[in-house]
Amino acid sequence: MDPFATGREPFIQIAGVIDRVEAQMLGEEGVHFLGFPLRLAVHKEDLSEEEAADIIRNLPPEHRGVVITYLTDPLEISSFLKKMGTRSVQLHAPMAPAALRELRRLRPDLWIIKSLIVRGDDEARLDREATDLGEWVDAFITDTYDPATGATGATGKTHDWSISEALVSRSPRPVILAGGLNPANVAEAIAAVRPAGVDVHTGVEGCDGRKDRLAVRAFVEATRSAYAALEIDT
Ligand SMILES: O=C(O)c1ccccc1NCC(=O)[C@H](O)[C@H](O)COP(=O)(O)O
Repeated sequence: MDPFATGREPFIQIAGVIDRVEAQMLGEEGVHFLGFPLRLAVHKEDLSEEEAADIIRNLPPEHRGVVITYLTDPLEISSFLKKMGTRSVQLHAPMAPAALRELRRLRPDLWIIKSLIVRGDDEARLDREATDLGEWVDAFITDTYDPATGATGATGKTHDWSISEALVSRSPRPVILAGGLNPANVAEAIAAVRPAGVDVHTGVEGCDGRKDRLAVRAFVEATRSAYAALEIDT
């Protein structure tokens, strides 16, 4: 399945799934890519690996469980994905082209999203990363660096969208936009960046830290309308 094929639903990923009830609710609201951050650098996991594997194994066929991780060793990534019962991975740590090439050699069956972390003044570096890594991955995701915490994911902060927009126009692979998106700004972000898809974590959470159904619904509706408007525009 090509998640970016035209005529399909827009690509929407929601990260930080907490349990089976939340996974089911996200599916009911039209979110088919569910992100499970595990083996991380800065953050604490929302659930155990066993709980995540159990949810992923029981997802309906049209849904995809995406493991989001800071692992960088190809063998370790491969065996971790087998343990988790998925072939979809978002690699969030810096990685050398040789490591990604080796992962692809070991596991041609994987669907690999690679992060491109926007730090502010680094357009040339990001362009180079996209060029050097593009051969070995299926998509990129731009995300925000937070200098206050050192975090590069789930920051709830936007970055300079013109940097993501430039990557979208030059990248050899589809680029998903993440970082500080929410129901109120996602349409503006899509119009500005024209990404292949969008991703959100904290922007659809309620005060209790769980995904809020109404916020998820508003995010999905705003995303669908924004992509429909883009099609009329182009
Ligand atoms: O989602 C996490 O908990 C996470 C933790 C550490 C690294 C990456 C992580 N997620 C990656 C994502 O794809 C998030 O959805 C993305 O960073 C957006 O988060 P937010 O700014 O809160 O919408």
